[in-house]
Amino acid sequence: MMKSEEVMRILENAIRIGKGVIRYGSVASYIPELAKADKNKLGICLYTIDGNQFETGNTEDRFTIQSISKVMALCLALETFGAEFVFDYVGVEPSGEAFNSLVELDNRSNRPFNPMINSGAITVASLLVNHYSIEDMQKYMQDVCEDPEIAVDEAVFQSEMATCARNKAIAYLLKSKEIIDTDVEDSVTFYTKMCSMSVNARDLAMFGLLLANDGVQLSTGKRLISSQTVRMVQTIMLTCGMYDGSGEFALRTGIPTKSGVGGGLLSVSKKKMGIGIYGPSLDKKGNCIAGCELLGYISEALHLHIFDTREWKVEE
Ligand SMILES: NC(=O)CC[C@H](N)C(=O)O
Repeated sequence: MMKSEEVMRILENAIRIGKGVIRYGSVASYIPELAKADKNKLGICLYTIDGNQFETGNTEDRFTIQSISKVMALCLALETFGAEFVFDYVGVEPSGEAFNSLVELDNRSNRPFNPMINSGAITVASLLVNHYSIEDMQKYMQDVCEDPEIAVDEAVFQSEMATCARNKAIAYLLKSKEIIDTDVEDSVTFYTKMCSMSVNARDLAMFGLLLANDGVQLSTGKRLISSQTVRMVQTIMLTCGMYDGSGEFALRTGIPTKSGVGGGLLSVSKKKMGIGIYGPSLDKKGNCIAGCELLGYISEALHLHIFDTREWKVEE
């Protein structure tokens, strides 16, 4: 058992540890609008399954969700089409390549390695775009994060559409390999709009809590996502969520996590908590440098590693 004061002390320590490495990272600049972020911002929210909420730092700052939206898109695709259909289009293997790599797609595979890299996420978007509008995707994201304010950040969307040649190259390669049969431009636009949705660390913690609670919303008791989808999505987050840093991150923290170049981190500790982090200073793999550091500390302090056998609960 741990007193709430102790949890807050651990979070304050975690922020101090994270701030210590911010200088070694840099904000994303390949999407010009993202380069405007303040690299020194850092905030963490921790929402536990027994209803406790802890937060410190820049937890209300809004930023674009970027690749964390790939988790929501995968949930919606699995719930809509089923795993057999979705995983016929995209694999579930870590690629060991950067998130926007074309190498494995062109040389080694007849389909994207996994739904967490751009090629896989654009493929998932090509499946969704035939069934849902971006407004449907926006509503889904609002529901799973319990935040009606979530909306497309037009400035980031326009900035990314003006610089998305690489994603269009990925999408046209997918089309040439007959992996996607939807209009390329529509698929890239849908994908870019879902990446441009604005969230905060609280939203990510709330979505993480939904996943930690097996897809059942704590506030209403309503099931939003099936257990099977929640299980598959957390597995893919653990093995692929941090791109070519996933193995090292899993070893160090053992927490299923998805990063985004806007600086967000979504983490899920099954039956314990959801964690949302904002820190736009990124490491070379495009993951929040401070968040990766502080999650290593929190994992040990709160026994969150998936293979940690020590119990942990907040003392009422
Ligand atoms: N890792 C990320 O968050 C990348 C997302 C970004 N929209 C891109 O396609 O490059």
